[in-house]
Amino acid sequence: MSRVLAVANSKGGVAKTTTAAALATAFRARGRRVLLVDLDPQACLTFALGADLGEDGAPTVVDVLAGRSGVRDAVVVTAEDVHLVPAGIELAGSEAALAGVPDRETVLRRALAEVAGDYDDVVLDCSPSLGLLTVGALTAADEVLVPLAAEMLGHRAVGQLLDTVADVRAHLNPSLVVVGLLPTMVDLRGAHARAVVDDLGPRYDLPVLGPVPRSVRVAEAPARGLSVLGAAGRSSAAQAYRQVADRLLVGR
Ligand SMILES: Nc1ncnc2c1ncn2[C@@H]1O[C@H](COP(=O)(O)OP(=O)(O)OP(=O)(O)O)[C@@H](O)[C@H]1O
Repeated sequence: MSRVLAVANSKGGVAKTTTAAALATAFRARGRRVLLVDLDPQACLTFALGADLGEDGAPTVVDVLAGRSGVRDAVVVTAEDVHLVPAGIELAGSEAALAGVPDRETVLRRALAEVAGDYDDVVLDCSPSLGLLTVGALTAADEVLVPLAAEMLGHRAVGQLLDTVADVRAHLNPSLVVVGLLPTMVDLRGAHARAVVDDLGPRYDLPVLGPVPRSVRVAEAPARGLSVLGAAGRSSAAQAYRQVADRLLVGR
């Protein structure tokens, strides 16, 4: 059975995509069979890992959500040997299309159940919204990790996401666990950032992983079609992501 980890925050630009790609690659480097699913209509993860957007008619996550394709047929393999279900250009339309589908919240969960034996870890890169795609991801997930840009004080968005997690737990997925908050882009030299990070655990009563330091090397990775681990494996950010991945793998 695979463990499904959603990387979610309703705020944009908090490093969800960077985190999803880095953790998936770190899991793979530990010998695990890993599937990444791009659920963001902006398709940043798909572009960042160098995959085509189904231009040649290949199925994408849009087809999976519409029931036109199984996950296996939509998978492309990244340069770092992670399996990826790419986003499609019409993913924004999927949200509206799903609204009319019975059991719409469980479409993704059912699609992933078909490949549960193929993967040890499934990582879901969510869109910066609390719409059906994110609710579907939280319904399919065993665990949710919440990245937040510490210096941006994304507290309101975190509260909203935690409310949505509580709703999903109450109605759709009782065993969903918030595995932790992950401060990203932290300037470890700054006392303010350090104070914000230290305040997170007590404020939310949740584990705090990382933090992931701000590193100029992160921005270079997508242009090379690699995660930050592949593009700058010795950078401080890559090292932090490896530690977070190992912590998430404890006991598995
Ligand atoms: N540790 C880091 N150091 C420096 N820059 C970073 C770091 N992590 C992410 N970034 C940069 O921050 C920007 C946003 O990151 P990313 O695309 O991963 O966020 P996101 O939450 O997925 O955004 P969106 O919700 O808009 O898809 C990117 O330009 C990325 O290169």
